[in-house]
Amino acid sequence: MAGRRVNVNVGVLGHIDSGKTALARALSTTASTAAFDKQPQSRERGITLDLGFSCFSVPLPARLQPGLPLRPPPGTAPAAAAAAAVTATAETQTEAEAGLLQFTLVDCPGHASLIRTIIGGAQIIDLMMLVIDVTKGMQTQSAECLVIGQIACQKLIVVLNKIDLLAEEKRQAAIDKMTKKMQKTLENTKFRGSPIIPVAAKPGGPEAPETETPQGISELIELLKSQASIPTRDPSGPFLMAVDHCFSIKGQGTVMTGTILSGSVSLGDSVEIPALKVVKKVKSMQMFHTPVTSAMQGDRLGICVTQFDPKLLERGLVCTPESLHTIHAAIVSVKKIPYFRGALQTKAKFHITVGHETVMGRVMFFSPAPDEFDCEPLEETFNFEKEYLYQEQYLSKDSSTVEDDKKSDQPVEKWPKQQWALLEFEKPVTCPKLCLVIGSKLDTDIHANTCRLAFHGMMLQGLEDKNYTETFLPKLKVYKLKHKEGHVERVIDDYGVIGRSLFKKETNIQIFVGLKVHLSSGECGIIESGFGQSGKFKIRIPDGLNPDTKKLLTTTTTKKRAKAGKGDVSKEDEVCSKADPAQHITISLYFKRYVFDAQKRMVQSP
Ligand SMILES: Nc1nc2c(ncn2[C@@H]2O[C@H](COP(=O)(O)OP(=O)(O)OP(=O)(O)O)[C@@H](O)[C@H]2O)c(=O)[nH]1
Ligand SMILES: [Mg+2]
Repeated sequence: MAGRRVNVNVGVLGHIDSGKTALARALSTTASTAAFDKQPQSRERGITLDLGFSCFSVPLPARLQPGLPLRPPPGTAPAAAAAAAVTATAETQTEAEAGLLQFTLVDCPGHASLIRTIIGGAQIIDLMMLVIDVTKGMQTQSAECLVIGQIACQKLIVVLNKIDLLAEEKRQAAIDKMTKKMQKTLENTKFRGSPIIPVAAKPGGPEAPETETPQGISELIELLKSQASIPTRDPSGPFLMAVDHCFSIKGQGTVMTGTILSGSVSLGDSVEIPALKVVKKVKSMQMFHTPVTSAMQGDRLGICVTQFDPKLLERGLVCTPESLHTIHAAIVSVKKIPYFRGALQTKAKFHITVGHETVMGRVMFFSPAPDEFDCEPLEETFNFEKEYLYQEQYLSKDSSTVEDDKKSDQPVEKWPKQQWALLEFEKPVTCPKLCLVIGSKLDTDIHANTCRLAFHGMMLQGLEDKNYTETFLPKLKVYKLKHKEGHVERVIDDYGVIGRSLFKKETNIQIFVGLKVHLSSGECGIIESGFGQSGKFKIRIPDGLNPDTKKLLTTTTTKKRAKAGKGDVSKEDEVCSKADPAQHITISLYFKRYVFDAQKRMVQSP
């Protein structure tokens, strides 16, 4: 096991100026090329503009070493067995043999305008440190980071920074108070019960001498050690790396540094830069200044290639040739982010982060057909065989207004277990087949103090064909349920009535001929033809009218005729349009219309 190195990626996220970079600096011993606001613009503005990477290592804790019994052998008391195992390791292994636990810190920017970078950073981490300025508590971007963490990350540590700013005599009380507050905030998240730790990453602030020792850092390292688990890494599948920096080294070539998102890579492999459609051979590789011959998922890596201008690529993806697809639209599963205020409307535009790219896109939400609301969600596939119901907006408890409830006979109480969206991008985007999708309203005023992240989900199907509206969308069986209502005007005979108010005068009734309708008096009918010029129509009742219906209709019609004068059709119309409670036999027409059916057919269930 000598030299074994386990890498854990730790994100440092939080509101602007909470002290993320100071914390990463305090934690790190080995800084990689891009750490600590090395960009000149970053230095000038005093804010982090890009992801910063640095790392530090500790001896691999015994509990993470392979070979130790995870469960005590039968018949041994658990505590004794664990203690025996730990002692055995300590006695028989030197530090080098035990291996190293390397923490790669991903220092994210805090500025609201850089949220795309933050989302990208969050997708490569195993554990998130949420840095909170203890004197300020949760701020807008701390909340957004918490949302992103819940979507992209499994574990959290809350770091209360700048405790040196608290008056000494009240310090502990203030820390306790903020700890309680944070516990309460986490209560409603998947990070309930996560550890909260106080530190001062840069006591005294920017003017303080570098010699000022940070506080609470060794406790934080112990906490990180105890929270770290060996991430499950999978070397199989296509290689994909998120590149965050690209630069040239004289006499060597061009180096792209980044984090491997999936698969593995070896010296001599061909890799593609899909944004530029170029393929290059891997000439050499390094992990934190150490040459390596292969690397896999989760590793931080620098790849050196030749004859490639670093100016062409600043951030982006490198992958196994042809393993990514460039898509114009996508079908994704969606979940609304509860903190997002307002409804998610179909046809609205959102900033859509697909994997590591963000583009503008228009959405259309749809749900299962009502009788399938209870179906268990399909996590990674989309079933094209099924029919889906178009939604004007994402269905959620907070989107049903009182008005909606009034409109329907019963208040809606059922919610589908899964909903989807069709996303249509303003420009094509290159991404892995199954990747995270986040929809946000980044044009919201950053001072508005609201969560800009609106929904998240998984990409289930990318549409590569530019002409997808013609070639692909007709396969997507999303329908709108249409409902039209009219009234029976009069009886023709035992098997027929004339209806009105279902169509407009200019409607081509011919296309509705043959559709089923229901009368509120219980009969079923079929639209047979138009009648006259004012949008009226004939309905055939195959089973005949009920005697009661006929009686009711005959009496009201006779009354009206008497009033209106014989044969005066226009006057009769006038009278009929006035409400007559006796004549309120309504005609209901229900049909489905598939959103992507070019012929706009009307379909009724058998
Ligand atoms: N007093 C005090 N000041 C601190 C502490 N940590 C950081 N600061 C100061 O807070 C300011 C912001 O620190 P940074 O580390 O740049 O904050 P950041 O969160 O990385 O900022 P962005 O990346 O721009 O979002 C700097 O002036 C730091 O010197 C601390 O523990 N105590
Ligand atoms: Mg910073």
